Amino acid sequence: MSADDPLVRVDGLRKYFWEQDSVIDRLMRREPVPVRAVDGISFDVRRGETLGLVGESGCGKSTAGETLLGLQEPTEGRVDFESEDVFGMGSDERDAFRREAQIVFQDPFSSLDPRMTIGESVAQPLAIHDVGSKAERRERVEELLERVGLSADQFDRYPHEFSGGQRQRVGIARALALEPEFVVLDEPTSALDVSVQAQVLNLLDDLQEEFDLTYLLISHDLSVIRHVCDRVAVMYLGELVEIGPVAEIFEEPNHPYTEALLESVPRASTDERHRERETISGDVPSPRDPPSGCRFRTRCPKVIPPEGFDADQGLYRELMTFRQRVEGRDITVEAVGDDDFEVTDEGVPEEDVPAFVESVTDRLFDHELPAPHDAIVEEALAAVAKRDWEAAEARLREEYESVCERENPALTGEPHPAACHLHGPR
Ligand SMILES: Nc1ncnc2c1ncn2[C@@H]1O[C@H](COP(=O)(O)OP(=O)(O)OP(=O)(O)O)[C@@H](O)[C@H]1O
Repeated sequence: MSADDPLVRVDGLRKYFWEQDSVIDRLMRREPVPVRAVDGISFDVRRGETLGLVGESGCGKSTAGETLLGLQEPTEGRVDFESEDVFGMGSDERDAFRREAQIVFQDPFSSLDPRMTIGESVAQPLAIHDVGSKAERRERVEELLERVGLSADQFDRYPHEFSGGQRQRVGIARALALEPEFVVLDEPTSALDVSVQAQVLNLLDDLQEEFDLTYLLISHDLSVIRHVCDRVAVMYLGELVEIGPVAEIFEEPNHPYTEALLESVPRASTDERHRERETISGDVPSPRDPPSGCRFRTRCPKVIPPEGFDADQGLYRELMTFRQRVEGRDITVEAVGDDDFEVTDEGVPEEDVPAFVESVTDRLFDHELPAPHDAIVEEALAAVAKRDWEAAEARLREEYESVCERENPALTGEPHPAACHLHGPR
């Protein structure tokens, strides 16, 4: 092992949670359904750096952090800490790893036991690992309390007597009690008032320098990431889509998801402040049934049209969203509002199909559909009108299938890899 080796190496890590997996489900012959919270992520955390892990709520950040620390049972993959296989460690090595690798949780209200004094909470890891005598432990905790900006005489106070920011300082002192090398910071400031956030981030920064700490900072907040991290890994629906130095990611993102995330953040510069903010359209798909190919393709404004597609990108995005609705059976055949068509059990009668097609087209497309797309959409909707969803799906797939749905792009392109078919050689 050399000093250049990463402190933590994550390789193909997966964590699935299983739903419908109880005895009753089995008796009812219901198939277990995997929730693919983390679905094959690989990255290194280098010694002394702060690596950010960013992405929307539910994309698997906390599960990734907890699984790589061994707090959740991994489904697949490997994590090395100082070149040792974390999941294959014997009990002594595991014990040492538990001292070296710590976590600070988001919520300083629920992460401290309300029946323990804050001194007891901070001392608990020392007691569990049998470090020092009781008096020595007290002395160490008092030092730590001072170091995180509290005072030694607060040792015997209870969590309810502290503010959110102070409690997070207690959480940080507790994580540092065993002199770790590596700390996962899971949204450490999200539950705090804005005015307190910067103080806690500055404290973490000072502690990192003083104790040579390596951080994995989990956050959905890009301004926190930009302020604190050296590199950032962007996560979407259980996968990493981009990783690289913070300045590069913020200035020249390679992945359309990162671009979209950055677009949704208010800008500091005055000329950009008044620019209309775009948020990422569409809902995040469920990790129970993620899209095929690139997982972002159902929302991606740059989803790649098939060769020969002759209209603009905005129209292709609308056509793909339309396909997704057909595939999700998410178009009402029933008349809505003042629609001018009848509906029977077989669907829309032949003579009313043009009215149905017009009504749905008006509702779902912002663009005027140019030829030949008007005819293709019409054919698909005529099939939907007969409740023949498969025929509609097949017709649209035949015309509009994208490489983005067929192939999941790998995370490639040093020194700033991205997982996108538009990035690097195609
Ligand atoms: N114990 C569990 N059982 C089933 N599903 C779970 C469990 N824990 C997490 N999940 C699911 O796994 C996915 C990832 O959750 P996770 O909390 O890791 O995401 P996150 O990016 O940290 O989001 P947040 O910032 O909201 O915490 C979510 O869809 C979540 O509902």
